[in-house]
Amino acid sequence: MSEPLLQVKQLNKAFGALQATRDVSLDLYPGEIHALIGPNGAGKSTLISQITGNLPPDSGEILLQGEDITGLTVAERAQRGLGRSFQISSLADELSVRRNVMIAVQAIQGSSFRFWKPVSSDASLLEPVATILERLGLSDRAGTLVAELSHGERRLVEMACALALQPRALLLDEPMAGMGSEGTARMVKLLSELKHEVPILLIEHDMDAVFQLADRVSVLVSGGVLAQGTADEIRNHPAVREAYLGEETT
Ligand SMILES: Nc1ncnc2c1ncn2[C@@H]1O[C@H](COP(=O)(O)OP(=O)(O)OP(=O)(O)O)[C@@H](O)[C@H]1O
Repeated sequence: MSEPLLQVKQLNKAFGALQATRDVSLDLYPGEIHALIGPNGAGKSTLISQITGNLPPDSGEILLQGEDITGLTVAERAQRGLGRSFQISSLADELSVRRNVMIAVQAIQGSSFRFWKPVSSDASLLEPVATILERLGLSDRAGTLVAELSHGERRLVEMACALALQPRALLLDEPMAGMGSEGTARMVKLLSELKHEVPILLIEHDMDAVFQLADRVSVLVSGGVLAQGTADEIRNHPAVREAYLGEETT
């Protein structure tokens, strides 16, 4: 097997007496979707926040392409290729879809000396932006203001902005939330194609989507990893069915 792109090693985080992350280890390999599931309050968001750099762990390590990034800031991790879906609030409502993605592409081009130049006039941005928009099926919405988009389309624009930064690994926090069945199906198709370019650590409550998409699954319960394995192994894991899927085991 190839080297993991992202490695989380024995991470711990406590909030006072509450152990929100308990000795968590997981790997993300090229070409895979690794889903992180668990009941409400299991510690999924706390774990992701430590991986993105928003929250410092008490102990443990996070490695990106073998490099220890545990002490790096959010921006430094992003520069090294750790991508995440943008929150809706980070999109500029009053700008078009194209402009929003342009701003993200410009960020990765890192040309700070061009800060004075209106982003819309920069021809070198047009081609990469058009490619990303086409990829996400957003070409015909390029000129539409973000404020006028449906919820599902906004999620796709967030994804476009994340991809514009050319991530090596992608963290997605509930990309199907509020998408409806058509939007979910579209996102499932997109992610199943995308994983071949950039592996994805996926937090998702939609279990149908998880089991359609995930190559491997980690189940978090009370901050710790209850089980880790292929989608089939997790689906049939007695402790998972009992503790998480809420089924009686026979
Ligand atoms: N900043 C904080 N201070 C204190 N406790 C916190 C903080 N953030 C999270 N917690 C607690 O840590 C535990 C894990 O929360 P977390 O949000 O990571 O779970 P989750 O699995 O993402 O839940 P959900 O599926 O509901 O989003 C919860 O008991 C939560 O109340």
